[in-house]
Amino acid sequence: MKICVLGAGALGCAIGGVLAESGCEVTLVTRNAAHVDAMNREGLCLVEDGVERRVRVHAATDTAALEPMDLVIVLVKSFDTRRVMAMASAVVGPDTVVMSLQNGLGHEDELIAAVGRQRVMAGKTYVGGVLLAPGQVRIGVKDKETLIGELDGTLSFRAQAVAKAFESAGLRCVVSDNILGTMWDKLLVNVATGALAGITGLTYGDLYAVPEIEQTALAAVAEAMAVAQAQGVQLSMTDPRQPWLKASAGLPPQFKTSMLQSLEKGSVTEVDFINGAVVRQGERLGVPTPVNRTLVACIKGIERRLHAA
Ligand SMILES: NC(=O)C1=CN([C@@H]2O[C@H](COP(=O)(O)OP(=O)(O)OC[C@H]3O[C@@H](n4cnc5c(N)ncnc54)[C@H](OP(=O)(O)O)[C@@H]3O)[C@@H](O)[C@H]2O)C=CC1
Ligand SMILES: CC(C)(CO)C(=O)C(=O)O
Repeated sequence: MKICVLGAGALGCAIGGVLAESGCEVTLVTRNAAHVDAMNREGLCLVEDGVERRVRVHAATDTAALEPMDLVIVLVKSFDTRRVMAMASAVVGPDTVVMSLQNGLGHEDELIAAVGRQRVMAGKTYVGGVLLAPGQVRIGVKDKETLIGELDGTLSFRAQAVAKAFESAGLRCVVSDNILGTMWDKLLVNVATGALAGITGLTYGDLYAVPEIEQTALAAVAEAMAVAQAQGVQLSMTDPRQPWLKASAGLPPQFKTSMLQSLEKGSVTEVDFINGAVVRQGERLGVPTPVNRTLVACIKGIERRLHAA
């Protein structure tokens, strides 16, 4: 399978790297020239459980010289989706599947606007990645599920082909007939800990030790569940404690959520696509979301302080 990953950062390299190892022809796209040079020169170094291995990949700083792919996986941060899709036409042919595995809600609308509904599939993943250096990524793949699916819930041949490629690469992959529910399930996990870790600066070890934080997390998740319910979304979890516990499952106490990692790098976060999405959809449906609204306000305040500094 010919695959292009748009956004060869932490997760793009983790997923693209193992797909390349399994024999897929993978091209990783990022604007970071040093990272591209390192990958093309020495291959991509995957660090798993402290052990390093190298895989040959093709990397590029843009898509201009590339050809249409079987699959395009979008893994830029949420706020970069529109920009990266504006340069995606070279890798999108009539039969190309385009799929986001980003956190948050709303990406499929951007993909549909860019490439048309018929090419778009949806997905969410529990795989993790941390970019350690140009050409080097720490991967968390074992037992981490990826769920993909057609927007209309059909169990299509192409969805099964993508799942087979993922499975061959050692990525647990399930084709979901309820991809909207799957996407909300992952949203709940991010709502539980992302903003609270970002605001407090706490690693998971400390975040889970503060009862007031847990109560706030459960309240934020309960709001998101009420919004999902008002929309008729079929969630797999009914107790706010489930996403709270799932967020840290299998992760070490020193783990930092991606929202905290972004703030520590001085970047903006994906809060608008996570807690912000809950607030916007709550407003539309008449479901109050004061806890999520407060979390968004706090993260926005921190972003502003960091950018003013
Ligand atoms: N990391 C993780 O473990 C997980 C991440 N996710 C989700 O995956 C998504 C990606 O996250 P993550 O990998 O951590 O983020 P990173 O910031 O590590 O990676 C994003 C990459 O996209 C590149 N990029 C941005 N804009 C463009 C562009 N216009 N053209 C080409 N490349 C571009 C960035 O590099 P540059 O700007 O230099 O081009 C960067 O390499 C997010 O939605 C995140 O929430 C989900 C689960 C786990
Ligand atoms: C690792 C996980 C699932 C929860 O923290 C995550 O998606 C994130 O940090 O953004």
